[in-house]
Amino acid sequence: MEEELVTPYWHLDRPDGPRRTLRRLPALTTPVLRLIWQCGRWPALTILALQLASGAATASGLLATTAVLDELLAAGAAPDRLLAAMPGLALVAAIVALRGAAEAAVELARARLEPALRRAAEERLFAASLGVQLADFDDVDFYEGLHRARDRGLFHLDRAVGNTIDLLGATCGVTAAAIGLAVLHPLLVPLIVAGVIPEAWAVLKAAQRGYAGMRGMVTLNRRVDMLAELATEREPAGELRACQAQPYVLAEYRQAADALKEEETRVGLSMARVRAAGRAAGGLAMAGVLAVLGLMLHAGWIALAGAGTAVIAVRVAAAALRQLAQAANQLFEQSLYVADYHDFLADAETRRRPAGGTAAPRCPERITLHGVGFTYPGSRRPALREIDLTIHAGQTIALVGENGSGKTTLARLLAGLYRPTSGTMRWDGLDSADLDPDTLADRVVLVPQHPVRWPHDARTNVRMGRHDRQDPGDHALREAASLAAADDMVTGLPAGWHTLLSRQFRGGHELSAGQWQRLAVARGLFRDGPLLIWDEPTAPLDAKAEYAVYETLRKIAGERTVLLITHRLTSVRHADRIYLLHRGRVAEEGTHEELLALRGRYAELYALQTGKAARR
Ligand SMILES: Nc1ncnc2c1ncn2[C@@H]1O[C@H](COP(=O)(O)OP(=O)(O)OP(=O)(O)O)[C@@H](O)[C@H]1O
Repeated sequence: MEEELVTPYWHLDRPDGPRRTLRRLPALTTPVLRLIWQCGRWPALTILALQLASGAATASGLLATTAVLDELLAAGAAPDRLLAAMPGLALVAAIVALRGAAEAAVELARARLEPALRRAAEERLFAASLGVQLADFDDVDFYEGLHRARDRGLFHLDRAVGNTIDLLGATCGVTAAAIGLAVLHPLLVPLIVAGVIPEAWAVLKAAQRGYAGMRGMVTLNRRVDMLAELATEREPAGELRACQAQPYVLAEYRQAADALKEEETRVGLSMARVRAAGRAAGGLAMAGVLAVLGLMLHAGWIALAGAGTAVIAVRVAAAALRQLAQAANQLFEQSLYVADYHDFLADAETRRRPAGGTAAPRCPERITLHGVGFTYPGSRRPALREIDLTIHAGQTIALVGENGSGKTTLARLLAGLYRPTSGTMRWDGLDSADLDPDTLADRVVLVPQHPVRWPHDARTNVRMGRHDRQDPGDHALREAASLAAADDMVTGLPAGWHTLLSRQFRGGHELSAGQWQRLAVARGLFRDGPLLIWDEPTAPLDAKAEYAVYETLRKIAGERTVLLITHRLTSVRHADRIYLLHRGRVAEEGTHEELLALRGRYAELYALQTGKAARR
């Protein structure tokens, strides 16, 4: 099995040892408390006060019980003893009612605290995720940390808050019972603590094992999730069936799921064994406690009424201690997940997209790349090497080359989404590393190869290009749609611009790939900016729409700088300059005619596409 787990697709991560995790415990629980303090101070303080009141009620209830037992066990007729015990009984009843009211009030405060914390924690995670640079999403460690924080961290954070409250309540309960026991006889306190130690140890140990198992299974779980999506989502359903790949997907699932099942079983059994051992040892320890209590009574160290209350107090304390151990155990386990959440936030903070710097030129006259290289995080081979190029304002530049030659990477670099790992990019002589990333992004329009399909209406899908653009009467929106040949298509939708474009929701409508692409082009045109980067904008378009888009490109050329990536070489004949990339380097550059005259790769590709033999 071990071998299967270390396939290139997935592997088991080896987590920290238990000792290291134990040492981290105080540091792990602090973030939960800090979050509670930051996001729900008043409900938390209310809960604290109510738990203390409930604890005080428990302690006084125990002492009042002794008084009642004293009266009941005294000499005399039964009705007289009962009558004498009545005030004490009334007090016990009042205390029980008070405790019940305090516990109900805790529930109410809890109902306010938990959603507030959940919301605050979610927002922090999303803000952190949105705040990092694009390259971080290509970093496996970061991406995995993000998913661990999102899928497990948030979930357990929610539960950790509940357990912190339970822990507080149990601590108050234990303290109250301990006070009661200490009043009866001081020896009873260490006795009861010794009685619950074995079980507490076992639950803690089981939690450690559970967490260690979870850390190891993250990658495997994600693999199973991915396969679950393949098997159940609508998008891949067609191609899967057309390729008759269903058995393959199922076999892949079985491979990953079997490994996961074995690992889950191993971890589950290991946890169950520890818990069973703890429970057995706990039972024996509790029997010992009761035996010692009997001996104390026999030796006359405590009175009969005191012994009666002690039995109740031992039960109360044992229950509270068990709850405390349980809550502490769960909190311990959850704190480890919460630590993942906090580790992710701390990591994201160090990766934050840098803010500030010189404002990027409004309409850059010249963008130059000198010796630019780029390597994806974790990748050994650079995707781009030694790129030298200059783009002048108003030019139309084309990037062509085989699949994987680096065109999209270069486009993203020019758009400021990636930073060169070597060399420099300058905007009007200013090093792009010194430019304010927000202003740089503001000047760029990027129509990507695979545009986002926002599960929203058509209007929002276009407006998303520049969501804060003022556009009274939607004039700019409609013009962009018209230039992208999307207006007729949208007006033909069931609710026009307000049609919900997602079949995931009731009443939603699905578009074809080409229709989506038209919207993406409209989104880019609506965004508008001095530098337009089009990454294969017309690949899924029909001839009419493609013609419309290229007409638009021709119209705006001169006013805007256009960088066009395409495999269709006939579309780039009129470009001012064409760069042919090969294995991350500029292999050829020039105008269409110059490149044909070179009789190199470009000429060969052009001949292949047009059916004309290259003039050699
Ligand atoms: N996120 C990524 N992480 C690691 N490597 C990547 C990533 N994206 C692309 N690459 C690698 O970088 C190289 C250049 O990819 P790029 O997408 O820039 O090529 P392209 O010329 O745009 O290809 P295509 O014509 O297929 O769109 C390829 O070798 C690819 O495997």
